[in-house]
Amino acid sequence: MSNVRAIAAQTLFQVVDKGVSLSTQLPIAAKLVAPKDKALLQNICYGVLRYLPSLEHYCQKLLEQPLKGKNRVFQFLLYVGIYQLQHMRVPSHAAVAETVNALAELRAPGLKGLINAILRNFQRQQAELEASANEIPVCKYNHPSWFIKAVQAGYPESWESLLEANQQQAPMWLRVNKRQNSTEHYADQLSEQAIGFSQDERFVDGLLLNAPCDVDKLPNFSVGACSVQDAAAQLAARLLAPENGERVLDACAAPGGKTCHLLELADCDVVAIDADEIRLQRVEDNLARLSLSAHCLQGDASQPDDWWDGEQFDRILLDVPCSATGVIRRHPDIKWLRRASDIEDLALIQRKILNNIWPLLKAGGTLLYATCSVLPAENRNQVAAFLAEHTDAQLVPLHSEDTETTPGMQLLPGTTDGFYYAKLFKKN
Ligand SMILES: C[S@@+](CC[C@H](N)C(=O)[O-])C[C@H]1O[C@@H](n2cnc3c(N)ncnc32)[C@H](O)[C@@H]1O
Repeated sequence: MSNVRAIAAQTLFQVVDKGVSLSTQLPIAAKLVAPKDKALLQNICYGVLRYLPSLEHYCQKLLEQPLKGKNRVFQFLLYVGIYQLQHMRVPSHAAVAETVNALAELRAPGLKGLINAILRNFQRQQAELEASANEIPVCKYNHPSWFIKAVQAGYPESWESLLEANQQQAPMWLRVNKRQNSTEHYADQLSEQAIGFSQDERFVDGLLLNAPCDVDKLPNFSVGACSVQDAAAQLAARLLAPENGERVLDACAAPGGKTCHLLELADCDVVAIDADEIRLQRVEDNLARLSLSAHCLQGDASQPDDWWDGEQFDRILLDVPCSATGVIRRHPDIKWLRRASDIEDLALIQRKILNNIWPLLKAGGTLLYATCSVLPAENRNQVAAFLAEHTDAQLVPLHSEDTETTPGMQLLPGTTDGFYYAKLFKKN
């Protein structure tokens, strides 16, 4: 099979209806298309997931009955076609023709008339269909209702721009490996290769590429000169600020972006734990590419008795499992795979990990709590509750409004991904 639209429709069916994550399904799908079509496949899948509610709304208006059961994949093919007509710079006759052509590969030539008619009707009625979608918040903002309500409550002034930022394509940031290069030196190497970038003084190890590019094109990537890591994630190691000779725990480490950054900044002894053995292998792979080493252990951070050797740590990074609602623009499937009830479950796990890891920190030591979530329940509320219950924990303010009642630093998606950090000091 090699028709991009047919494969996109099947991929979207697997993600939306079967609950498989896009990061699992897309690499499988990409093997089925010609190399030149991989970017198009990715664009279509990301785009449909970004605009799913409005696409559903248009089809609801245009179809007498939704396509169900064994015909369900054709419903997704319609989303693929309409997405191209509405958002991509594909000439409309080509978008319609290519979408209809996908039916041959999906072995449903009998549906050509229907798919063609719906796409043509969308073109004819586009303005009214868009106006009617804009009257329904879920379709206007293309986010689930529970999430819209949660960000409205958390950010009464900026919720709309947050939702808008989630609909954009994420930028590509590099983290320069300080063991091999200064940021300036690596910037020169990018310029020599005519790779455009900019810098932001808040992110001392970071370079923001003007356009995403294949890592094979980056100078000395394979030998560890740099890594791909969002600038917000690059703050973790800088905020924890490990020093030479210290013992550092990275308790939720995979795939190891922050573990490696810690080791790039200091000659410290890092123990990297992750519950997922397969993901832990990616930590090992990243360490190898960067010529770094850490003690990698499979383990549950909420049950340190199973893996801890009893020696306390000078610094701990706790990049806990979270809703990942700060990285929706990189993983638009999160909007449809996460449920409101997940947030409460995740908050309980985070609480358990934080409570059970705290005793592993030396008095005088520092713990950095981190999530890639924008939801206060996983962030400031979690840390405020922890501070209220632990008299030996002291907040280290990261900015002027970082206080015990509204602790931490929340970054919202924009220049960087959405991230949260709170720094805690253990009193003697
Ligand atoms: C946000 S990711 C960590 C990203 C990583 N710090 C990095 O920068 O590359 C969270 C990780 O926590 C792991 N995890 C989930 N539950 C855990 C638990 N109870 N104990 C340890 N790790 C856990 C997941 O497998 C996942 O790899």
